[in-house]
Amino acid sequence: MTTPTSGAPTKVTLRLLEKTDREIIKLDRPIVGAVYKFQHDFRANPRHPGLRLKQLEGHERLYSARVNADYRALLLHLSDSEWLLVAVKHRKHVYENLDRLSYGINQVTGSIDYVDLEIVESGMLRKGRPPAAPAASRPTPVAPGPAQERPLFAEVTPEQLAELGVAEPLIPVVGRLTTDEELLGLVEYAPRHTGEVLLRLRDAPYEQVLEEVTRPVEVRDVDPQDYQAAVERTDTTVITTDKDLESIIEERDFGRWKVFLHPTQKQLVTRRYSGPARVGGGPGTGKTIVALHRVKHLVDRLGPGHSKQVLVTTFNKNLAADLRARLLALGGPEILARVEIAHVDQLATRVVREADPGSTKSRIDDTRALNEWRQILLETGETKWDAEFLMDEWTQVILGQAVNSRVGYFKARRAGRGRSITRADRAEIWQLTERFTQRLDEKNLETHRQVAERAARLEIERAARLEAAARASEESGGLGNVHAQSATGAWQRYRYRHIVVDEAQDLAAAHWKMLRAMVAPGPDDIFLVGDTHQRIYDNRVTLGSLGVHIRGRSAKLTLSYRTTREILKSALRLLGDERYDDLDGDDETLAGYRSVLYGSEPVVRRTDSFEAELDAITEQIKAWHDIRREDIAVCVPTNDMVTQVTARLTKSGIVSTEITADGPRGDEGVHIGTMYRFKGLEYQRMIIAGVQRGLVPRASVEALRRTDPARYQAECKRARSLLFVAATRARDALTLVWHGEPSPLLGDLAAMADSC
Ligand SMILES: Nc1ncnc2c1ncn2[C@@H]1O[C@H](COP(=O)(O)OP(=O)(O)OP(=O)(O)O)[C@@H](O)[C@H]1O
Repeated sequence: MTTPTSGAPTKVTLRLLEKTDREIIKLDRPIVGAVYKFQHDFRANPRHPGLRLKQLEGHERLYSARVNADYRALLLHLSDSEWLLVAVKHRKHVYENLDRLSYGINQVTGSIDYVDLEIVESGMLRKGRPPAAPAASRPTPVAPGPAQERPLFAEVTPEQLAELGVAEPLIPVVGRLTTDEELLGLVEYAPRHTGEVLLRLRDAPYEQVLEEVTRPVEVRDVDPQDYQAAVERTDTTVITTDKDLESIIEERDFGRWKVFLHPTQKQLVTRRYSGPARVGGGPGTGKTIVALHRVKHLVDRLGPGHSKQVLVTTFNKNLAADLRARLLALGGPEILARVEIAHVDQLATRVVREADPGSTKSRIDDTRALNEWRQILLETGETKWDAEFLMDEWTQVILGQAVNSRVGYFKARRAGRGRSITRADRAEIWQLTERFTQRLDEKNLETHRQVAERAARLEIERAARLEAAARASEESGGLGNVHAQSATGAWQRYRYRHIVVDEAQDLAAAHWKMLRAMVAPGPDDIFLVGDTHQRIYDNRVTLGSLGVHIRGRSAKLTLSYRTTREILKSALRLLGDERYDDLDGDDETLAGYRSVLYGSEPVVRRTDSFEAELDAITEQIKAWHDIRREDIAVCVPTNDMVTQVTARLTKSGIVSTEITADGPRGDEGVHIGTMYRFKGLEYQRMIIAGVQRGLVPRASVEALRRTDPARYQAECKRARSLLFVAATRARDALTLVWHGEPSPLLGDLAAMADSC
C-alpha cells in the first residue's frame, strides 16, 4: 500500500458506509453542511493540507481528516485511490482509546466490518437503561446483569456466533446482553449482518439462523487483505457528485432503497440469467425495489440508442404509475427514455388496436362483466349456476383454451375447476356463454380478458412470423436477423429486448402468452417478481406451460424492510394452513421470512355494534395524532363501509380521502379503501375494520361450502390473501377491528381481542 500523504493531487473515489449516513443525519445542521463541503474537497484532493489527513495510531488503514474546527471524518483507506467514509465525530472522541475502534474483513460474509465499541456500548446503555440513568461520558462495557438475569444468547457459543458471521469484536459484548433493549441498542450501531443474525437468533435456533441468514450471503475463501474485493460485498455507495451525499442525507429513510441494496438483492439485480428468472418473497422484502434496480441494470447495458427496449409491466394502472415515479427517482429521465412502462391490459389493448384500428368497442372490467352475467341469469331464470361460476368457466376454460365451438368445449380440459359437470351441463353452459358474448357484442363492449386473449394470439402469430423469417434468412446464408415483413409491408422485430414484470402473481395466462411472444427467448429475456401469498385475483398459472421457463432461475427474498416483526407474525397467522405455489406448479413457503424492525403488538378489538366500531376507528386515529394523516389508512371490506367510515371521520373533524382504482382521490387526509385497493401500497399505520363473519369472506362464499367445496376453498384462500396484503401494508402499527362475530379467517388472533 502506498502512503496516501505523498505525491501530486489526484482525484479519489469516496464511498459511504451504510449506517454512517444514519450517524451524519443525527449531527447538527451546520456540521452536516460541513460534511457536504468536506466530501467535495476530499474527492478533489485528499492530500490537501487543509484536510489534515492522518493515520490513526495503531491502525494501518484508518485515517482522520478535518471536516471543520471541531469535527473529524474517519476514513478507511481501501486502495491507492479509494476511501471509505466510516464515521464523522467530534475531535474529542477521535484520538482517545483508539483500541475501541476496529475494522476487518468478515471471514464469513467477506464484507468490511467497522466497529466502534464505544458507540455500540453507549447505544446499548441508552436503550437498555431507564432514561433517568446518568449518561456516562466514557461508557463502560455492559456489566453482566444481576445473577438471575440470564444472557439472551446463553445457548449460543462464541464459536457459533463467529460461524454465523457476527463481527468478531462484538462477540464478547453479545455474550453479555441480557435485555431486548440492549440488543436493539447494539444492533443500531453494529454491522448490518451482525444485527440481522442477532435479531433472528431471538426467534430461531442457531441452525435455522445459519441456514436462513448466513448461508445466502456466505463467501468462500475470503482474502483477509483484499479490501477492494471486500468493499464490493459491503453496503456502501460511491459518492460521485456533490449531490449524492446530500440526497442520501436529505431524503433520509425514503431514499435508502436507491443506494443501499442488501447483498442478496444486489446479486439478483446484477446476475446474468440464461432465460426467464423469478424473484419471490413475502411482502415488503424489496421485490419491487429489485425489479427497479434490475431495469436500471439492463438499461445501463443496452448501449447507445433511443428506442425503448425494456418493457416494465405490472397488474394495473396505479402500480404502473408508481413504478414510473420510482424509476424516475432511481435513474432520472435518461432511464425513462429507454423504458416502456405500461400495465398488462394497456399493452394488450395496444396490440389489439394495432391490428384493428377501427374498433370502437369499450372495455369493461370483471365487476361489470359479472353484472352482465347476473342480468342473463335473471332474464333466463337460470338458477343452477351463479354468475361467478359462469364468469370463471368462460374466462379460464373457454377463453383460456381459445375454445370457439360447442364441440371444442365438450373436449376442453377443466383441471383445477373443482365442481365436476356433465355433458348436458356443458351444453347448457355453452348456450349461456354464447348469449353472454352476443350481449357484449350488441352493447359494443369487450372484457379485458377477451382483449388479453386476442392480444396473446396476435403476438404469438407475430413471433411465429419472426421466427420463420429468421429461419429462412439462416437457410439462405443471411445474417439471421430476427426481422420479418408484416402484412402492411412494414419490417417487424421482437418488440423488446428485456421484460420486467412486477406483481407477477396476478397476471393471467393470456398476459404471459402475450409477454412471452414480445421478447425473443434468450438470456435476460424476462425477469419477474411476485408473491403468490398475495394473489388476490384468481389467476393461477404454470409458467412453464406458457413458455416462460423459470426452473433453476428462481430465488426468494426473506428480509422485510417494511413491517415490524410483531405485525409480520400476526399477518402470517392470517394465512392459516393454505398451500401456495411458486407460479410454476410447485409449492412455495414463506420460510425464513423475517424482519429486523421491532414495534408493538397489533391491536385486536371486538366491538358490539357498527357504531362502536366506527367509534373505535375514530379513537384510534385520534390517538395517532403524532403522525401525518396521509400515513394512516383504513381498510374495509365493502364500498358501503368506505362511505360510512368517511362520513364518521368527517363528522369527527378528521380529513380523509378515498383510494379509488386510480389511487387516492385527494392529497390530504387518512386514506380509506376496500381491500383490493391496497395492493402495492405502504402506510405507517393501518386499521383493518369490518373483519367479521359475513364480510371476510363475504356471506355468499359461505354458501359455497356445501354446493361447491372447491370454489369455497379457493374463495377463502383469496380472502386470506386479501387480508394478508392489507395487514402487511403497515410499517409500524396495525389495528384489527370488527363488530359481532369475528371473521373465521382470524383464527386464534380473534382470541387476543379487547372488547369495547
Ligand atoms: N435495500 C433496501 N434499503 C432500504 N429500503 C428498502 C430496501 N429494499 C426495500 N426497501 C423498502 O422496503 C419497502 C418494501 O419494498 P418493496 O415495495 O420493493 O417490497 P415488495 O417485496 O415489492 O412488497 P410487496 O410484495 O408488499 O409489494 C419499501 O419501503 C422499500 O423502499
